[in-house]
Amino acid sequence: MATVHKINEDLVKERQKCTFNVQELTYLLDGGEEVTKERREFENILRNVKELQDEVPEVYLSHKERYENAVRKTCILQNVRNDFEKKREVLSPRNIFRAGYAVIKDVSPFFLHNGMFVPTIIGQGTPEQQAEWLPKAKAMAIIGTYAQTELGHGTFIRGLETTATYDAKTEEFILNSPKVTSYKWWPGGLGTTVNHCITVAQLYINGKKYGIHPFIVQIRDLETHKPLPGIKVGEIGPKMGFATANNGFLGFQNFRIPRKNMLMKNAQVLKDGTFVKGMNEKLTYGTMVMVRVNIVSDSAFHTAMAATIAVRYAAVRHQSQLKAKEPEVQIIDYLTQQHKLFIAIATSHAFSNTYTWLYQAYLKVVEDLGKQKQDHLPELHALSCCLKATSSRDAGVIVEQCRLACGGHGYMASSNLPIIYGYTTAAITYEGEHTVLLLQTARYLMKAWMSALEGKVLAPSVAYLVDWLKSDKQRWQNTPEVIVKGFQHVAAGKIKDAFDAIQKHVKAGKDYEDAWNLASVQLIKASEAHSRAILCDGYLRETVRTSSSVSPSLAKVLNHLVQLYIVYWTLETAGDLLVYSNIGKDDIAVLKEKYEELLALIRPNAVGLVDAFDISDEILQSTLGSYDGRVYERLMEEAMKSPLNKEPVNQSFHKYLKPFIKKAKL
Ligand SMILES: CCCCCCCCCCCCCCCC(=O)SCCNC(=O)CCNC(=O)[C@H](O)C(C)(C)COP(=O)(O)OP(=O)(O)OC[C@H]1O[C@@H](n2cnc3c(N)ncnc32)[C@H](O)[C@@H]1OP(=O)(O)O
Ligand SMILES: Cc1cc2nc3c(=O)[nH]c(=O)nc-3n(C[C@H](O)[C@H](O)[C@H](O)COP(=O)(O)OP(=O)(O)OC[C@H]3O[C@@H](n4cnc5c(N)ncnc54)[C@H](O)[C@@H]3O)c2cc1C
Repeated sequence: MATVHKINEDLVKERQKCTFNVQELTYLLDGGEEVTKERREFENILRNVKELQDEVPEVYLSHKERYENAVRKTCILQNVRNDFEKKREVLSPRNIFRAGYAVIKDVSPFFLHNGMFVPTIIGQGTPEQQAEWLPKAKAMAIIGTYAQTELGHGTFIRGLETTATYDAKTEEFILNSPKVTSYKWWPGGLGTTVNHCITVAQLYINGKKYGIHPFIVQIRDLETHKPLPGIKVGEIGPKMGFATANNGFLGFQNFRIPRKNMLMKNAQVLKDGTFVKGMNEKLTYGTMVMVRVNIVSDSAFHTAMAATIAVRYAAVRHQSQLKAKEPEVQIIDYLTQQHKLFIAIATSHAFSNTYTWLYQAYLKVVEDLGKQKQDHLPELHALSCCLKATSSRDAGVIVEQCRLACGGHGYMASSNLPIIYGYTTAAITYEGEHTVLLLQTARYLMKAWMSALEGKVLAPSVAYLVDWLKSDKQRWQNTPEVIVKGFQHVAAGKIKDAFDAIQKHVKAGKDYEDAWNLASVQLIKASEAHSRAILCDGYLRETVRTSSSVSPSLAKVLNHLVQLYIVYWTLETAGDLLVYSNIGKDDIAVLKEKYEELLALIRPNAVGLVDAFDISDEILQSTLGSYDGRVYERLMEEAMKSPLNKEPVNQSFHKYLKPFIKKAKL
């Protein structure tokens, strides 16, 4: 039986101070009591699977051993999940995603199978194609990934070089990688795990190019797992993080696949080679839109993990005296520490709330597309791009801030903050590089601005541009609602400035594309400001909506958090607000005080708030952040697992150090 340890006394006191019901907030964050129960039940089953416990911490394993261990555990996880789902409901993707951390510690080699391979078959396959591949993919009789990026191109996917040439005689496509830059590079699980992949390639029929399309391709023998003839596949090697994700490369040499393997929900190639255009060629990019929406949820979770570790640690850790002769204080009582950490809690809530409405907007667009309606697609694309970009970047900054807030111990691998950072920072690049996605949104914003000038009705997320054009700037008040309007004024002002800058360059004789490039720093700033306005507006509206259905004590805390988020960003962007809104220097002085008041109000609830994220110790994997707060004991226990501590004298002493020291003797 596992030993039950006493909970750290500081944490006990912190939990006693909490003014709201932690369980109620957990249910709210999970989306209902049933979801929490399902999650806990599944996590509990995993906790008791002996084979999932690592004897040696993964960090001490070699690259190869680490991968093999990850595959072993992922297979066990999948079997446990299958058994669970046989008896009960299918687990929600968020709950599976969370539980995965308790097992893999880093990124699963199956990540892309569930994250993009299966969703692409659903989103891009015809009903017949789904009937053929979905059951096998869902049961994991075939394992796949999403192979789009190449050595030469990740962002500019119209420039991909892998070719799929249709041969009408045999009704096959012939896949080729003409140059080294055409090799697929990065797909998760591609290295040595998957036997199938979605390959995105340039379609050629009778020498004519028809743009990029997705193809389902078997790359390895299902029995021997050997690469099929014409396939060159392997792993790309160690990275900054993603140690067990098994990212790979892939090249094709005259590799033939049947015609039915082109996913044809949107565009089709008929037997005789006739190309049938889809409703909108950008629907081929559909899986990316879905994943960008999901990354907002991932960002919320990574921020919650880092906040949990750093807040609990800050409650346990004592360092320095505030006043002479008094005991050393808990570091959480330093206001600067609260400034670093409470925004992490509020940010996680902001992203969770944003994900809730963004996911609904995504589902609505998918439903509309089923009815051949695509009116809301451009707005969804613009929103998913800027919110993916901003949430992943903010999460990266916050995770690093939480690491720094843990001082030296935050640098220990056993704090788990380095792995969380490796994951979070990758999301800033994958699924659309940060700047590139902001520029996609800017493209939409420029069009929206032109429509606003023409007096047209705008989509809800940009309707503030019309209000801004119509009205004088509102009289400033330090209320959340007026501040949100202020963020919209900043966004509108920056959108106008970027638009005017492009026009100025065009008038000076530049091509529109060059003018765009010359204005692009302003364009990304406009996109960031738009994102911030959307985040603050959405978070405030969702909080007002949920506050009426929760207990008054919880509503009060949620209100503190949303205010903190809004005031924090007001102070961070005060310069912009002074330029573009009616805020005055005196208002900013008042808000500085308000911010300090909010930190004080949140202080007694800090530990309760991170407890409410309900991230188990198995998922958190952190010596600094465990529920019981046994920080020092755990640090020492983990250190003792170092292979270097297994023998009193390491052989390198006899081999190198001893002769070296002898030689050095005077
Ligand atoms: C619930 C929790 C579960 C958790 C569970 C998590 C699991 C989560 C696992 C995933 C783990 C991932 C791991 C990394 C996996 C990779 O990284 S996969 C590879 C991802 N790659 C990328 O994202 C590539 C980024 N590049 C692009 O998307 C495109 O090249 C760009 C940048 C959008 C440009 O495309 P383009 O064809 O050159 O288009 P462009 O000329 O710029 O624009 C033409 C028009 O198309 C529109 N357009 C462009 N894209 C779109 C679109 N997607 N839709 C609609 N319209 C579009 C433009 O707005 C524009 O409209 P107009 O202004 O003309 O009206
Ligand atoms: C951990 C990880 C996992 C991944 N998993 C997968 C996967 O499973 N499947 C897959 O297909 N891919 C995957 N990728 C690839 C990923 O999608 C690409 O790396 C990403 O889309 C960025 O493309 P790139 O690498 O070509 O960057 P580049 O486009 O070369 O970016 C380099 C720089 O150029 C700038 N730049 C590029 N174009 C423009 C522009 N138009 N305007 C202004 N600036 C520009 C960028 O801002 C950036 O600063 C993964 C990547 C990582 C890091």
